[in-house]
Amino acid sequence: MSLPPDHPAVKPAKIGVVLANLGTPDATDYWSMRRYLSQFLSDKRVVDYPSWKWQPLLQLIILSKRPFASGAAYRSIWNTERDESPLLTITRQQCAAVTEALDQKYGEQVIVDFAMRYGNPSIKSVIERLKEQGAERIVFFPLYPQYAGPTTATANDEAFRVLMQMKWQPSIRTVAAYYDNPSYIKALANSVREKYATVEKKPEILVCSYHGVPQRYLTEGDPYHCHCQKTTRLLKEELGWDDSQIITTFQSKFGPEEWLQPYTVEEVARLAAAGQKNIAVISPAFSADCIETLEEIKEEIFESFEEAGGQDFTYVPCLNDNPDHIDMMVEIINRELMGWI
Ligand SMILES: C=CC1=C(C)c2cc3[nH]c(cc4nc(cc5[nH]c(cc1n2)c(C)c5CCC(=O)O)C(CCC(=O)O)=C4C)c(C)c3C=C
Ligand SMILES: [Fe+2]
Ligand SMILES: [Fe+2]
Repeated sequence: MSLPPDHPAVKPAKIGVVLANLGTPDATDYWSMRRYLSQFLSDKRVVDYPSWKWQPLLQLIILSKRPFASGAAYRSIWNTERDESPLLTITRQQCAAVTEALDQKYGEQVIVDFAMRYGNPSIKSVIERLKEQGAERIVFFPLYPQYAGPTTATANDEAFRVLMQMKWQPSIRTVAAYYDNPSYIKALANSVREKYATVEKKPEILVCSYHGVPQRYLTEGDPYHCHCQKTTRLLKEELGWDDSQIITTFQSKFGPEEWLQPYTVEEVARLAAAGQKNIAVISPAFSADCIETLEEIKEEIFESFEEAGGQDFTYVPCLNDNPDHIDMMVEIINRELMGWI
């Protein structure tokens, strides 16, 4: 039976997978940085002050200065070959590796893409493109091991906002935080072992530096702090270490409020002053190296350690496109596809 002439085209049903990460400015100039930071810092999941109070402060004061400082920081780590931020490059590599693995198993039935909550490629453009390609079901995977309102929840919110505009919504599954997934913990432990094998003297202590959030978010019910603490404990157990060999700290404090503590920048200086001159730092909350690791940890936090008398500083890179990280993502996606394929 043929379709009536004005009937929309019927496409073979597919399943889309979206790997979602935080975001990235399109370039490092003032206006690109301002656009990106304005979108990011206007998100109520990130900064939850009432708009009438926050927007004048943000638009008139913070965004007149911060785009210059952040632009300079991004320039120091920019991927000049591709003219993009490292987070974008690494997320694309992760997407290519996951695509290859899922392609082998499911062929054309599953389409994989990646999106950014702030900046491009936007979650809207990617979900619309997948729908265009026939995706009637979507696995939406925020690449944050630990749940947090300012990361996981806002990515999911945006996906659902996109669906709100669609006549024919795809079904959607959002992937839960995976901080206690044994494959994630094993991948972290392997990355520590591999890095330690390349240094002459084994670091005395491993600092697990997580991105911070205001302390208030914890008391208001966000489990991020607990997910971070548990990640460190599981990593310690996987490595067979004791409490003296590994600690949890929080970085990237923003604004005058108290954030989760101890602050990494202070803690590394305290360690150095207390005689721990050889430390390593890992950032388990980031699934890809980004400004927060390549600039803040490798430069700002390293300087704080050195100025306090620290000597050896080893940075353990994020899991990026390590094969066991990709295997973990594929394992999680396969689990989410159950009953759909
Ligand atoms: C102001 C509040 C912020 C909260 C709360 C916050 C939480 C949070 N962020 C990440 C992960 C990333 N953040 C990144 C950059 C970044 N974060 C903030 C502010 C908050 N983050 C700013 C202003 C910036 C931009 C850089 C700067 O100007 O300092 C990034 C890197 C993006 C990149 O392109 O490299 C990541 C990743 C987590 C996991 C988190 C809470 C759990
Ligand atoms: Fe952040
Ligand atoms: Fe807690």
